[in-house]
Amino acid sequence: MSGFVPGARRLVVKVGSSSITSPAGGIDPAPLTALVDALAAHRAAGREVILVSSGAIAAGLGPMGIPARPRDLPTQQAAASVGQSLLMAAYAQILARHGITPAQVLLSADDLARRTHYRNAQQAIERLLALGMFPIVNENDTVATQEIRFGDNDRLAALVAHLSHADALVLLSDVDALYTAPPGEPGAERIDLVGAPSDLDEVRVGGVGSGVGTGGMATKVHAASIAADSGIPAVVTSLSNIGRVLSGEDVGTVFTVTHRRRSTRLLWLAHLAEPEGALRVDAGAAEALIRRGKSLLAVGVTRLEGEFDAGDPVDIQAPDGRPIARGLVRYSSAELPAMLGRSTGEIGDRLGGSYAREVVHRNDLIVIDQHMKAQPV
Ligand SMILES: Nc1ncnc2c1ncn2[C@@H]1O[C@H](COP(=O)(O)OP(=O)(O)O)[C@@H](O)[C@H]1O
Ligand SMILES: N[C@@H](CCC(=O)OP(=O)(O)O)C(=O)O
Repeated sequence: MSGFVPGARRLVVKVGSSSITSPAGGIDPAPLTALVDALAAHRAAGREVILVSSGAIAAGLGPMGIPARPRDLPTQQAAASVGQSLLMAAYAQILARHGITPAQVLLSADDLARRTHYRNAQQAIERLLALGMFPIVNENDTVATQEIRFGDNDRLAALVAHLSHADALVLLSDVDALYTAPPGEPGAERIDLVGAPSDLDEVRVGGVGSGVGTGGMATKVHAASIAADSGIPAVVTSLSNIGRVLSGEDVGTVFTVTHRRRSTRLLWLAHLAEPEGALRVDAGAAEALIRRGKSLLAVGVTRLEGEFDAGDPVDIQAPDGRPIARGLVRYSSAELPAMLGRSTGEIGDRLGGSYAREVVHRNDLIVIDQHMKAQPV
């Protein structure tokens, strides 16, 4: 089922802290070597590989004499700046045996949320690959503030896969696959394939993770779903399965593509934008957005929340308050009250033609499946 992996011309592989550091903190050279050897062999076969590697914070703990992963952001940032250089040094040493030069790429959520920064990151990665370098991406932990952190590299990896036009995403952890419940719980069964968001209906995931990482299985499922929803198939498995997954063996949990590639703008809207407010809509409008692919008209909007300007991202809520979509609104929260519940013709007559447009145009709108809920960063 993971046969798409060897066929991928460009592959993004993400490895979690739990797989490459020891539980007490510090880099574990054996799994790191196994990972690098497998990826070097894959590259030697003519494929491009981008590695997203966690582990900076965990790697910094030992040398700093901190026994467990700190909870406060400043200490995490300090540990990351100690650990990131150790992590890169460890990668560089092993890659040197294969004659490969690593390139450190540190990204913050802000870099992917702003179009110019996004383009810069895209161009830098493209050039590194063209020059035969080996990009190793991590979150820029020392400058990431609480508000804008990815917090988990799984989602970062999905966004990097989209940004770099990768053909497949491999998420490596310390567990061989997604299970129907946290492994170890009685009755937890391995899931081979997630072909649609509804396949996740009965799945229970623990979010806390291993203690050295941050994501847990929940963020892997979310990241794999983001990828699948933007045209990139993904597989979740363990680092010990790396050789098998690269050769297309049937391991891990495969997330098949559920939607064609999305525009960067819509991906941003769904997964990075922070909504400035919300529009509550009536049942007819909710139906038109979800089932019929329509734009949102003022006649279907029943209520506003928050203060926003024209062009801001807003959540669109069903009559019961559930978020069903996110979009870029055409009118500000000051302009909209005079338009609510009125037909476009009536608005044009009363307020003038410039108000007689869709409140959120279809091209500026993304429907949010409840399984794929866009989480503000
Ligand atoms: N339904 C589930 N299926 C698989 N693993 C799960 C599930 N629920 C919770 N987990 C746990 O998630 C952990 C992986 O998350 P984490 O330790 O954060 O990984 P990483 O550091 O590799 O990002 C596994 O060790 C596993 O125990
Ligand atoms: N940027 C952080 C990684 C945070 C993170 O997502 O960790 P993990 O859940 O192990 O992938 C670090 O390098 O420690």
